[in-house]
Amino acid sequence: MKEFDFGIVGLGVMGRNLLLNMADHKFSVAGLDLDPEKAASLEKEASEEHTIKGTTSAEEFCGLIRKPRAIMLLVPAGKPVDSAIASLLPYLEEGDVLVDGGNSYFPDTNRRVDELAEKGIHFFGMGISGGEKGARFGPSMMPGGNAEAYERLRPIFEAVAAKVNDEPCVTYLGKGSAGNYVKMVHNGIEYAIMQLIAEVYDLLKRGYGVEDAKIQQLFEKWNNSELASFLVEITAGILKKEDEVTGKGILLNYISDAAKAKGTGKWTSQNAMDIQAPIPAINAAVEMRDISKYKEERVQASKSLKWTDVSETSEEEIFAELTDAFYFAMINIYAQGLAQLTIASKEYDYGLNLEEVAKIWRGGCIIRAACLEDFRQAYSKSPELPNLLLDETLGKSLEEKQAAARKVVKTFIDKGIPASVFTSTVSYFDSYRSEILPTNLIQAQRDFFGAHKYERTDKEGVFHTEWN
Ligand SMILES: NC(=O)C1=CN([C@@H]2O[C@H](COP(=O)(O)OP(=O)(O)OC[C@H]3O[C@@H](n4cnc5c(N)ncnc54)[C@H](OP(=O)(O)O)[C@@H]3O)[C@@H](O)[C@H]2O)C=CC1
Ligand SMILES: O=C(CO)[C@H](O)[C@H](O)COP(=O)(O)O
Repeated sequence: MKEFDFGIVGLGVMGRNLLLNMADHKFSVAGLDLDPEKAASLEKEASEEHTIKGTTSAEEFCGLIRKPRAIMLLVPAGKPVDSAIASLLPYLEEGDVLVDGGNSYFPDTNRRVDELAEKGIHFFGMGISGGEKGARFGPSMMPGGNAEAYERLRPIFEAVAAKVNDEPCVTYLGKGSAGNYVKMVHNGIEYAIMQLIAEVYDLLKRGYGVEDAKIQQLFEKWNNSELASFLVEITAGILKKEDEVTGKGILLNYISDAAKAKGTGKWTSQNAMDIQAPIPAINAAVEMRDISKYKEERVQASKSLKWTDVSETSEEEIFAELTDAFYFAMINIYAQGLAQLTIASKEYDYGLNLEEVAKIWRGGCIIRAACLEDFRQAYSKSPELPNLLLDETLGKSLEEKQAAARKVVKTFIDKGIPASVFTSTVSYFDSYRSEILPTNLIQAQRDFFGAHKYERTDKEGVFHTEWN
């Protein structure tokens, strides 16, 4: 009987496409799904060069794969991951490797690593980014787990990953849940950049009444500049997709404004609070999705809470400023997410190499962008860089472009167009570059009402004052 190189559990959007990607690269792959239709249709999709087999039996599936087995789970995060593991366990053996390729919550990964280690099974948490197309033709992959066991996965992962300058967008990131953590923060950055783009669209469309085609052209132009990125590129594509139902105008104008979320953005914010990593732009993006859900209240408030436009900035002026302002905000968002990774790496002892993270985010993933190469170079020069804002080259660019960002933020406010992410990037920049913050007053207030004590700037020790 044929022994298969690899196994994938969950033949949905990601699993099916990654399996076909592996088969394209001459690996033989077995697939397991609870749905007989998905298991059967997999083989129908295979080309003559593919060696693949689908099944609904965990026993048959585990029997097909060469020992020690390498198996990836691509099922929804949470309980489905635990039940998929439970269904395989009776047929797994010491030395087998299980990789969770989904967006699992990182503490769940730590628990699974420990539980499976007791049985001699290596468990990996590996974030995968790139969506359906990425999985099929080259994703960015973020594996964390046992370094030695990774060597067995490396050839197959490097073969199927996206390539930038012939370098694969996958690398071993660290032990335990390091891979899931990096993917979680990737998604936090993804939320913030998406919201930033949405704010630009809102300012132009609602604030200035710019027609869709002209906004589309702006994003298309940006995608051929230093702002080139997957999210800008797809926005230009979305803005020209005609509505087939009505045949009138673009589809975007018919899509509801209550946005959904699966949890990774929220987890990024929740954990940032736990480890005291300031990421205001990501927090703002998570909250904007929350505010979007309160449609009825927003409709009611729009009728009672009025504002008259006091903006003096013309459409021409704002178009001229937006490119620099967007660059400024975008760099501040990446800086926050990457700084969170630096803090988390110490907190959880992941041993992350930020240059490698920037490198594998250059291609395949949703937040791929031209600026990732600049970040890679910044970390290559200074591996211990605590924040990208301290890199000389990036710092200089931000210094030059801040005037545009300030002007654009003022215009948002004057026009009454919400810009939680845009404004928070300017405040973050200003907080980070402030030698002195007003938090001495917070210290005094805490001591006043709670005798919490404070430190002085002119001598060592802790002090308390009777303020009354
Ligand atoms: N879609 C995307 O763009 C991306 C998704 N991800 C992550 O990848 C993971 C998978 O997502 P996606 O492929 O979209 O999900 P889908 O829902 O498309 O596919 C999941 C598949 O897993 C099957 N399944 C569930 N439980 C089991 C089980 N115990 N044994 C065998 N098969 C099982 C499901 O079968 P059934 O439907 O019959 O229940 C389904 O076919 C998620 O964690 C997601 O967050 C990551 C990056 C991008
Ligand atoms: O991981 C992804 C992209 O990188 C998935 O598409 C994820 O579902 C996106 O998050 P959300 O559904 O919360 O918008």
